[in-house]
Amino acid sequence: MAAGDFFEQLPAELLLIWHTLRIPLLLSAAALIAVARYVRHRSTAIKIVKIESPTEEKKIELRPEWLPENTTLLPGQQIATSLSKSSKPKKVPKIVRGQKKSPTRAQQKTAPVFNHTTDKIQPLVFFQSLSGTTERYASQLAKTLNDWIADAKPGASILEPQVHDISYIEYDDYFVSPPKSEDGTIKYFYLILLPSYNIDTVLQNFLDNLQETHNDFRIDTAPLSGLLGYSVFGFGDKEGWPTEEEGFCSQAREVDKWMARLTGRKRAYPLGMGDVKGDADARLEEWRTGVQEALLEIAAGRGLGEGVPGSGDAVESDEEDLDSAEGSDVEPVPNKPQKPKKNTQRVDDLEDLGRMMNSTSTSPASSTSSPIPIDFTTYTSTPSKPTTSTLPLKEMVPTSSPTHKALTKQGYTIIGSHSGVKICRWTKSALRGRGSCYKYSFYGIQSHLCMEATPSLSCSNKCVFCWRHGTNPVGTTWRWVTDPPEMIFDGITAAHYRKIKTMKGVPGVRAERFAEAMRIRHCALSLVGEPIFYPHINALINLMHSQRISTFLVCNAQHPAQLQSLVPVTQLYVSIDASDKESLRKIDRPLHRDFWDRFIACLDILRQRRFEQRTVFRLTLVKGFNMADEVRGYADLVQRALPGFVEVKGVTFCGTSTAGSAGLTMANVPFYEEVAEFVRQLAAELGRRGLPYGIAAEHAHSCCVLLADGERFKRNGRWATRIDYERFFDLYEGKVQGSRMQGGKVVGWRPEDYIGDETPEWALWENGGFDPRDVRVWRKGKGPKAVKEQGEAENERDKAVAVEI
Ligand SMILES: Cc1cc2nc3c(=O)[nH]c(=O)nc-3n(C[C@H](O)[C@H](O)[C@H](O)COP(=O)(O)O)c2cc1C
Ligand code: SF4
Repeated sequence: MAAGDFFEQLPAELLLIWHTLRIPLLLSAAALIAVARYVRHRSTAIKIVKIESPTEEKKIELRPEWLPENTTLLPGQQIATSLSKSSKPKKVPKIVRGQKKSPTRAQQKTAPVFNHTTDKIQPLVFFQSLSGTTERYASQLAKTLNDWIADAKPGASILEPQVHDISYIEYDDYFVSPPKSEDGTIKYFYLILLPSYNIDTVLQNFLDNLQETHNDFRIDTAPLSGLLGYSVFGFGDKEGWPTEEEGFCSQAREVDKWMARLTGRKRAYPLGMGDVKGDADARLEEWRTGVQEALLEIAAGRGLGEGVPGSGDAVESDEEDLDSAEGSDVEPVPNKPQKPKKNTQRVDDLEDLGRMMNSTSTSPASSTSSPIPIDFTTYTSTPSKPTTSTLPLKEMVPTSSPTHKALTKQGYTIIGSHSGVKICRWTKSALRGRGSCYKYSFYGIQSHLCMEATPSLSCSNKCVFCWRHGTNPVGTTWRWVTDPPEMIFDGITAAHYRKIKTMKGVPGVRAERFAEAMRIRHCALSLVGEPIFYPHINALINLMHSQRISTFLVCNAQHPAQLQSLVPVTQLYVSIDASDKESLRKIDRPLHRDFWDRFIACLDILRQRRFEQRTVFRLTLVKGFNMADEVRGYADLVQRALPGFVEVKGVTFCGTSTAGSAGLTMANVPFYEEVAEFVRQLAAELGRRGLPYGIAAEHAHSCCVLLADGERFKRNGRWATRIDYERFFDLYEGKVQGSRMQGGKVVGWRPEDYIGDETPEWALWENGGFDPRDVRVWRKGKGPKAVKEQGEAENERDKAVAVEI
């Protein structure tokens, strides 16, 4: 064949070969591609699981003067000599449930006198039912209560419950004045179970009757105040009435309010609500347990406890001030011009402004007593000589001090002589279903399960935005009597539970949340002061973890030695209040002369420890102090420490004289839009540097935005900033193995090992961050509608921040 013929025939030949062999050829190619992809995927998977902890080349030198003084112990040893004698450490930590104190004088005045040695409690179970459901629940409840009374034998002072159908009683016998026993020794406690119907039924009669009785000028407005207490439980149907706004359990809620007024605030336990097609049994069970506790309290002669007396205000509304429970507690709204108040006004979201300030000259810290030995014992350098001073150690906040008085007045409970606990406004808000703090949006912490505490009320900075009024101890060394960690743990948990219990009569508190709140799940170690100043902080953190309480610890970047030897916490924060030395001096007003070196050392330590725990930068923006032209400086710091997260928050105005003297006014409080713009610029700057940060989430209500490392905290391309707390404890307890490797061996866990759910849609950037399941509450004449009418706000998110309470 000629060469030309050959080439002419070639395409035909090739075509023939292709037709004959195409199927095996295609199959082999597909198999090859599949094998190649599998190998690639496997190597990635291995890379994810068996990550070696990147070790930093740079060694962080801890200067001798940064070490806690007089360290004389070997690593791991605990000191005993400086512990206060008053409390012996117990071997097994336990959660302590609060004990109620005797009723206050005000309560004694309104409560019917119950002599627990002679009187009896008669529980009356009232119900109304159209189709039988509530009736069944009512008789079942009466039976269970009766069994409990028989089993628990609560002093034989609780009688067998009686059940009454509201449709068949004379209202006058029970709801105009309480029944009276012949000899007057039987006192009554009402349990009211009701369905809801949005049509005209006999239920409406009952409601009208309550209302009329209250409004009848011939009758005392609180004619049922002779009752020992009452509690209401509602049944509804979430299929037809999914939310309270849409009418879920609407009539039970009404009855609860009217009963509060008629009894003169005798709500003994929060209103319970159950969905008959869902959780009714569980909710009722929870509510019953709470009611039983209330009955026991009364039987023991303690009345309704030390809580607020209830909700009997003639005008009960969403504006009812919670603060009656424990002093004023309202956070000034950012950007809303406010009249300067007296010294009582302060920053409420204290955990992020957790510093303390004062002039050294007036504080107990300036006393001449010597520093005590302290158990940060993991340092390699030689400890300095133990002090020979025999001067008695002082208490940081003695009971008789003005500081103690001031803090107590502000709602703090001081534990021992240097620790404090306070129930924050978000905890109260969450108990009432009105939303949690930004830590819920970002990390899944429900505020009613969270305790805010500090083991050290003292600090080494004097930040301009600190709420404290110049009466607190400051100092650069720990020089006080030291309470043991067990005592602090027992004290703060007991005080927290006590404070939660004070909320039980507050209108709107949800029974199921109240019950859940009696088991602390999280601790924000950040209230005020500097938690890592406390010499036994590691032991305290371990106690919390052993009780499956997660820990978020905020420190002020002034104690590198303590930071380095801190045990891993669930999330470790460093406050970054400025981007350069001069600005930091101006805003934090640190006591340490080498504050900048300490600060930088802390950043380097954070960088080193970023594969052991979740690390966070907390930026608090103060206009005129640390915002303008500082984006690049902050980006430098992020680049240096590579935290997992950067939380940026606008400062809240504390209006104290101290803040005033530091030149801080409302003009220094940034608008949310300004904070958001700052975050956009910071994200852009980090992006320009090739750093993988992105804006993950926001909580406009508290003027807070979250940036996160997109390479570490995303799953399937979506932000996953929440935490799997159970997994964290499993890792801590060694139930599951972590994936932090060194030298081919597992040496612990990594933050990636306990990443939780994806960040919910509503919390993502530009979605506002308010959980749609919670109820938004607006002050009268405020809210989007009112604002629109007034033509005030330009931006929907600004409005939310400006007027929401
Ligand atoms: C006509 C009608 C109206 C209702 N309206 C409401 C309502 O407004 N809110 C609610 O939560 N449930 C509502 N429900 C659900 C009932 O409250 C629920 O089914 C309840 O269990 C009935 O209790 P009972 O069997 O004791 O009457 C309604 C049910 C019906 C039939
Ligand atoms: S973290 Fe806890 S203590 Fe802090 S604001 Fe939120 S709920 Fe309150």
